[in-house]
Amino acid sequence: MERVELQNLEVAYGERAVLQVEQAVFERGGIYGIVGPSGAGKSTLLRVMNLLEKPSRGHMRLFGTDVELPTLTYRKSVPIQRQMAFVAQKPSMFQATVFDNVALGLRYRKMDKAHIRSNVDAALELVELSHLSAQQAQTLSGGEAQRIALARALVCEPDLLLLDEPTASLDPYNISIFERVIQSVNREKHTTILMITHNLPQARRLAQFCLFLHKGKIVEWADTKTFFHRPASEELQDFVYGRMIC
Ligand SMILES: Nc1ncnc2c1ncn2[C@@H]1O[C@H](COP(=O)(O)OP(=O)(O)OP(=O)(O)O)[C@@H](O)[C@H]1O
Repeated sequence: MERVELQNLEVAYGERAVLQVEQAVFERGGIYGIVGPSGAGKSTLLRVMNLLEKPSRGHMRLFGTDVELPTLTYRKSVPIQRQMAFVAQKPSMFQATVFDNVALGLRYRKMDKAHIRSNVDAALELVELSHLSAQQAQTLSGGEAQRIALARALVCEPDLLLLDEPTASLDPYNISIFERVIQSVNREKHTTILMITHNLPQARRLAQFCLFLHKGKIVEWADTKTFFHRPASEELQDFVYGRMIC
């Protein structure tokens, strides 16, 4: 029960299969780095898991709940999606204050005002941006906006956090805050984290396990140390040592 499992997953556009995953198991509380060359299917994998895209076939078991991905209806998807949160490379802020942006998910869940206030304040404190609570979100810098996007994701206390290159456009200071926050949430709440990154040192710093996607398939999956020190497949060796030509 304490895991997220994918089985027999396939995403195809016309004749072309861009993602084929026979089986993948993510244990609760793990941080998983997802790496691979451009076009390998990494974002497609996270979009499918976040129910943003339907695969042609595939089954997900999310902490004990079975999800038939291709036939899932909107009504059934809502409680499942509420167990997860997604942060993309580019944050999109609504035309509202920072506070209201972070409060969004809690309002959908019809939480009462006092709890919304305390949870949003705590989330803003976590990302060290309490002082921006009343500012219009669209005036934020890129780094601030991404930390607010993280606060918005975390305020709902997701069991599964999906991150698609969330620090790709950030400076080192914002990267270090972002990394510290996800590590502390993982440690304290046992949030399962899947993180796509092109930054291999970042995958080494954060992930306990890494998987390598290549041409839509998981070619290698190992604990992070083995993954980088003793890559087994030729493809991962080429990727890790910078020889892969995409
Ligand atoms: N809607 C679509 N229609 C057709 N092809 C698509 C569509 N969405 C994605 N693809 C293709 O699927 C493949 C996988 O795309 P995906 O975005 O998952 O790759 P990625 O590994 O995340 O790449 P990057 O590291 O560059 O972000 C790519 O070849 C892409 O062109």
